[in-house]
Amino acid sequence: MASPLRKTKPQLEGHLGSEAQVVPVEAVRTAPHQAAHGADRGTAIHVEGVSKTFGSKQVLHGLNLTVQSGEFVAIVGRSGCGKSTLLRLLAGLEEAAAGTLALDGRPVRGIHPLARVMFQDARLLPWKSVLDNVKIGVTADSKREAHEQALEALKLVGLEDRAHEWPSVLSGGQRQRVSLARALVGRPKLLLLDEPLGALDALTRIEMQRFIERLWTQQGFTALLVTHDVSEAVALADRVILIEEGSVALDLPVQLSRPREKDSGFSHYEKAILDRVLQPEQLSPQPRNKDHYEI
Ligand SMILES: Nc1ncnc2c1ncn2[C@@H]1O[C@H](COP(=O)(O)OP(=O)(O)OP(=O)(O)O)[C@@H](O)[C@H]1O
Repeated sequence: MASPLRKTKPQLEGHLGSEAQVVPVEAVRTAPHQAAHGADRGTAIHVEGVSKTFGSKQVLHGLNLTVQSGEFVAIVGRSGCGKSTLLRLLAGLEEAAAGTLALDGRPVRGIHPLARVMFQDARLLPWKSVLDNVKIGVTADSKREAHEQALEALKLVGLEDRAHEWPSVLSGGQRQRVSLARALVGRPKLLLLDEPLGALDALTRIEMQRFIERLWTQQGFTALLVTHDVSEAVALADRVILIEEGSVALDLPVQLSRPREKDSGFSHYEKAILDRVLQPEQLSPQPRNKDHYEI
């Protein structure tokens, strides 16, 4: 039997059955904030021909990626394939050996003012209050403005009543929400999320996924999420990118309405991605083509 990964879009829809939530790409990829601002708000991330080596090890090899403003894109791939390296290059924390990276049309050279990063560990300073930890993310000049921005961000994550407590008395999920508030302070245009929910228990993780999706819908930022969890990628992303051998091996639009239900349509995407990861030798990378489902 032919692999489902090779199916064209019409074939795939047939494969999913009538209850599958397959709807036109335009409808799915237009989140409420995108509709409000117009469907095409320009390019948020442009990566072209990027290579990165560590010593003799080549991690990224001529990688290309474009993300539109307001899109939610997930990066998946085997451990060590270079997901975090790509994120660190975009954040200006590493330098590429070749190629170009640009955020909002501006080349990445060092820490980029438009991008905020959230890591797997909350990285809160234990000697600072919750509010002061969030203030670290503030770029405002005046103390009053900094205070207001930090409080606003804490409100967004539902922790304004914990503002004057120490990070040590918070749960893991709450600490990650503080970290999210610090990333969101001042309403950044781009969030780079490096496995931010990886250390949370399963239930908190699902709550946080929904929470991040809600914030993304309300705030309209562009999100690039690195995750090991294929289910998380399908739950959150407009597109799932698979990195293999240093470049993009799969660029899969997720055509499911939001919020996503874990039904047969959802499972199909999970399986398709996993099959692709587990059997790469059977397939060659497919060019992006709107008429065909590229899995
Ligand atoms: N600063 C560094 N010095 C040397 N090697 C590095 C450095 N950073 C990353 N690497 C190597 O580059 C490769 C890719 O690392 P990276 O962290 O990007 O992978 P990843 O896909 O995010 O992995 P994981 O899913 O396990 O987090 C790995 O082999 C890693 O050991």
